[in-house]
Amino acid sequence: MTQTIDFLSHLNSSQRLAVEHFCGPLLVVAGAGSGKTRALTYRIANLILQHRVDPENILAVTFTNKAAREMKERIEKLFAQQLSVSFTGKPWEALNPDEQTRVRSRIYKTYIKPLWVGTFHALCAKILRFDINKYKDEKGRSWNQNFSIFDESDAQSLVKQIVTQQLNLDDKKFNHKSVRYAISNAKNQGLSPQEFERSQPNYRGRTIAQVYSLYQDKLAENNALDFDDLILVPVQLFQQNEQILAYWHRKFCHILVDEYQDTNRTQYDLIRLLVTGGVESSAFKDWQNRSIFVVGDADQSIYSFRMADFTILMDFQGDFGDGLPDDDTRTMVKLEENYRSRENILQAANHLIEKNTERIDKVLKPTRDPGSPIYYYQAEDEQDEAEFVVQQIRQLQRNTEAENWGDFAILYRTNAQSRPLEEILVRSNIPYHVVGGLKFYDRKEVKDALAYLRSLVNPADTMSLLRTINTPRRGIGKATIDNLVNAASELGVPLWEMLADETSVQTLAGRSAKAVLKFTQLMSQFKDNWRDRKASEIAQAIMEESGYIQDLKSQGTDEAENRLQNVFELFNAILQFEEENLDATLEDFLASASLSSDLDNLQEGQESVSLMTLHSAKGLEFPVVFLVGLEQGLFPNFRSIDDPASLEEERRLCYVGITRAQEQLFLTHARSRRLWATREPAVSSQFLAELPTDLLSNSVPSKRFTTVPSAETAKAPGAKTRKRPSANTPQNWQVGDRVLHTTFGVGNVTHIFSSGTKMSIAVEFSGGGRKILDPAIAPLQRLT
Ligand SMILES: Nc1ncnc2c1ncn2[C@@H]1O[C@H](COP(=O)(O)OP(=O)(O)OP(=O)(O)O)[C@@H](O)[C@H]1O
Ligand SMILES: [Mg+2]
Repeated sequence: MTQTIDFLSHLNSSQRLAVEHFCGPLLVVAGAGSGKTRALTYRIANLILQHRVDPENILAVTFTNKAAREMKERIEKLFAQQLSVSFTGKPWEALNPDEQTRVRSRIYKTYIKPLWVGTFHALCAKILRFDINKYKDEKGRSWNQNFSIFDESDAQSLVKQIVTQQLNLDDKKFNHKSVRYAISNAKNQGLSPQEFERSQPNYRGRTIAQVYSLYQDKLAENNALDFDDLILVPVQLFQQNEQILAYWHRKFCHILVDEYQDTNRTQYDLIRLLVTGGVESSAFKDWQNRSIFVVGDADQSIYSFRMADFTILMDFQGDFGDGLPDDDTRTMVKLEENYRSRENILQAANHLIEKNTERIDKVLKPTRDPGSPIYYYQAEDEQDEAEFVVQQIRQLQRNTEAENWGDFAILYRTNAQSRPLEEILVRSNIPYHVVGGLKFYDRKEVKDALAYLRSLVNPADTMSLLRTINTPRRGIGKATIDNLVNAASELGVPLWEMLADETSVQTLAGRSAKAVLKFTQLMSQFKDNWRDRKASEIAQAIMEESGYIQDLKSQGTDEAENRLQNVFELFNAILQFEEENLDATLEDFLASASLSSDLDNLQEGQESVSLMTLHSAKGLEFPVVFLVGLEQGLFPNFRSIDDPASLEEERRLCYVGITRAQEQLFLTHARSRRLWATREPAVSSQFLAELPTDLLSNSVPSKRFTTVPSAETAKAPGAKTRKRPSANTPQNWQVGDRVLHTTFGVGNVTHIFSSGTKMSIAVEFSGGGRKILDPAIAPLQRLT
């Protein structure tokens, strides 16, 4: 029995074609903002509701974790609208909040939780949690299910350790970042250390091969994988073991991939193996109840430096299209209307991308009115540029009813450009967040806390154990640690085994033996029962009992307070993870933390200006976009200026940036810029000159202030204040204040954290749980 699916009316006819297509391969190619991601999301919903596909059999690959979350939320909403009547007899809008919650939780359990939606990395990590024990690498080594994921900074510090300590090389000549990059490239080409060495003609190459080999040894010893392995290992496992491949091939009958133009060879191999079950793809014909659906735009391919290859997109029909009638329309759908941007913005984007030679021309028609011109501003320097941007934001936010801080995005070419912008945003008391900048999970204290948790879960993770053994200082000196490490490596056992053996510790640790044993005892207690406790509880307990929190509290500096706040924010993150993923274990949280890229996704209700690089902005949209630093040498990047292929990639990046804007776009550049520690005169970007002048205007929509207004002067008389800046000062809050939060209920303020103009409070809620909140943003009311 089929039912009428109301939500299909939210789609145009080409999108409907893509969504309703059931089995076989289908490629959707279309320009920015044409509803590719929407089609992919609706297709998942349609597979389940119309074709009765079990959500367990659907695998959808997104580009970021955030996109995965949004996709699930969207599907949940569609289902709520669609299923409310059959669940309760009433339409969704007629339900009271309690009934709505019940419907949502039923939908979540039945349809959303069993779906596999995530990034390549997250999905592969999940597959490996089931099957990694059946994998063997080329040296016959194996891993177990509790493996740790070493993120990029872990991987780099491991390389650094090998270069400087194990091989005693000069780390200026063998810079850990570039060595790690070379290793990563070798891995992504499927080269083992031995194969890589054979391809290296000189000393440098052979030395890198040696580092690579030692690096792999270390990963194996620690029962750990790096980001490259997360994808490579499942591919190799599937190639090694037919039965395992057959299992996953049978499971994932319907596979969907967003942003397919940025897929690399290994990721492609993974998809191909899952789709065909190992049969040569051109010979694969068994499409009954099976589909592969990919969406992409070659004009937005911007990750070639990570080996992404848009010819994979171009080859899709050839790869999967055989065995079907020779008819393009059966395997490809084009979307030609842009729903996102004002016509002026879209015309500018279309005009720019036509300058690329290496592309297939396509149609992208506006559906919206022209809107305002694109504003262009030439600043004196980066300071002036930042002031201009912030002043425009303030002006627009004040004058337009609909503008929230979250409606603004500032996009730049390199992370370093965020600093002057951040300074002025802070001064102006405007809430903002940096996406993918200094990553939350890269901060020292957060890494320390995670290392404690990882050493519990994965006893072989010596790297994590070494991080925690004398953090906070507990009198275990370097010589003692070296003794223990050397003995462990002589015996070929993980460090933990040495520590867990009292006699060995007595022997090796000398005067520090007592301290070591105390540490071991602490860890053993947790190791005995972590599986029976909630992840959030273990995290808080171990950070308390290890003395870590006390140590930070006793330091009394602003920095220590900041660190403390981050540790509490991590607890919040775990709590939130548990709320979002019922039955989540500590292992699940650790996997998600290793794969997560920024704190901002974790904070609730954060309405703030987004700052990010152009690369991070892919797939997103904002009412108002500022594209800053349009200068020759910066954007396009200096390395690309003389290389036509790279220059085209920079132009695609600019196309991505422009097409993020819905209502208004601002383009800025500075006449001089201090970027790499020296001030240089700057020339405006060739991309600016490539835009049609009739779409540009340099008379900005608001009058210019000469200086950036301070928090006080900015509150001009009569201006609407949507925020409560006055609540955001330490004086207004006291420990002991009682508060009411719209989600968490009543609580007491237990800490006040302030640094510069930023402040936050820790609240212990009566219903259980502590949260760190920003009182200027959180939906919070003071009761006393
Ligand atoms: N048929 C439609 N009618 C109205 N709005 C639509 C339609 N399809 C998509 N949209 C809206 O247009 C905007 C862009 O859609 P979407 O993000 O899916 O585009 P995209 O092709 O994935 O863009 P990008 O290439 O940047 O990833 C979204 O706000 C979406 O909700
Ligand atoms: Mg998209």
